[in-house]
Amino acid sequence: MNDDLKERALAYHCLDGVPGKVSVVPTKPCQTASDLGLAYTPGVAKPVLAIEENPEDAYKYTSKGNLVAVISNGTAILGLGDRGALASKPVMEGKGVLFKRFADIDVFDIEVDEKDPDKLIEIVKALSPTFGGVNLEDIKGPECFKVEQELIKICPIPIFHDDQHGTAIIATAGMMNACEIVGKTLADIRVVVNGAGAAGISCAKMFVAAGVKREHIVMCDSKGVIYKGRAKGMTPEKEEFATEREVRTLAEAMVDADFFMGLSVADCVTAEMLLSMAKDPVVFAMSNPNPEIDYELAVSTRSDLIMATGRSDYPNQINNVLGFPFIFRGALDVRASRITEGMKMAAALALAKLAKESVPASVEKAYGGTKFSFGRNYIVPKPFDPRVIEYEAVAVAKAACEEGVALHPITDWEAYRASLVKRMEKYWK
Ligand SMILES: O=C([O-])CC(=O)C(=O)O
Ligand SMILES: [Mg+2]
Repeated sequence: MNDDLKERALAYHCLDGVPGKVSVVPTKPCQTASDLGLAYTPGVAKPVLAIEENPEDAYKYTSKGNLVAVISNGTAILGLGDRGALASKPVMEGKGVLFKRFADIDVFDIEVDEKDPDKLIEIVKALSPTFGGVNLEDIKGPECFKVEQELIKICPIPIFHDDQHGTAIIATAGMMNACEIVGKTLADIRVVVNGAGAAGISCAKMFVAAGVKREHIVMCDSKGVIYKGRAKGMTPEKEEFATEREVRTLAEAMVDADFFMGLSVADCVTAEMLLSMAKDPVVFAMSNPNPEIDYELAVSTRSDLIMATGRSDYPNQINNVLGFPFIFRGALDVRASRITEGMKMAAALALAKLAKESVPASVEKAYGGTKFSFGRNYIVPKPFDPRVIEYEAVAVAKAACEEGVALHPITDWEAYRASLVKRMEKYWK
């Protein structure tokens, strides 16, 4: 099976002798000497001077406004760890494919051979005039926190670390719906977050923003529970979630927990731990490709379980593909100067809402005829649901306008929604 996947994946990446997954396509005619004189010298000097005089014109005369940089230094590629900048390129090209396919956004993927966060910040800042937004990807913690925070301060365009916020947004949507299904409220649930890397910290923060009580969260890292007064392996981010409780191991933390969020390693959760959780437990086991507890083992251990993974071959896939294309679509369309907490929450709420709508036949067809309806095995929408952009991009754009970060606010939301449907038509044929 794995060998088969390796063969198919490598063949896909050089299909028909074409290396890689993306290419650059001109959008203007270039067939004649006259076209050449406009696209290139001497004509091109005119938009140069126009942009020098009025930088806003870059959004009119160049592709800046629909172009996102997907930038990685390869230090935390998927669950594969630090494999170097060059080896991250297939993932970054893949993100480019998804930006285009799901939100009609163009991407330059940029793999930067630089691990020093200060130098990486300088490099991204220097590159930023080219782009309407920057999606940071697969940069390891804790450096990723500083890189994103500094860039947000110094760049006038949206900067978004996908692995932190993308994962958190989709997981929050899933958490809200899973809790609704089992009749629990976010303010009451006890949560275990296993993994204190970029995604773990960001999920915990967003759970709190969604209504989970901070004191109801126990966070663990490879050294066990993160508790107040722990000396080893602490960071300011971990300190924020250090528990006052006496629990010290993952197994102790799991007793009576309602919700487990795994962003850690395969097979660290046992059947016994699952059995010790509260009634109707929710387990998001996101370690890829092998979750914190094997799917079959988990569902055969507890029939009252709601289980989600990062994988596409089981129900309830929690993956950031449901986030970044649509969040940037909304942000770019209102020319948001940044991506705010309100925009992230709007994205999560939009996804949670869409999962409750009945699912069109086209979506079921894309998933081999599987029937989906809101419930234990369908808590978040599918990426191949053409309505995701209508729900999520519109919600994000609206939130940007409400929060005052939109340089070009939209007023006619129905027209905007319709324009998105039209824009995406070519991809859904
Ligand atoms: O690429 C994915 O499927 C999700 C992701 O960002 C990661 O694992 O780093
Ligand atoms: Mg990633």
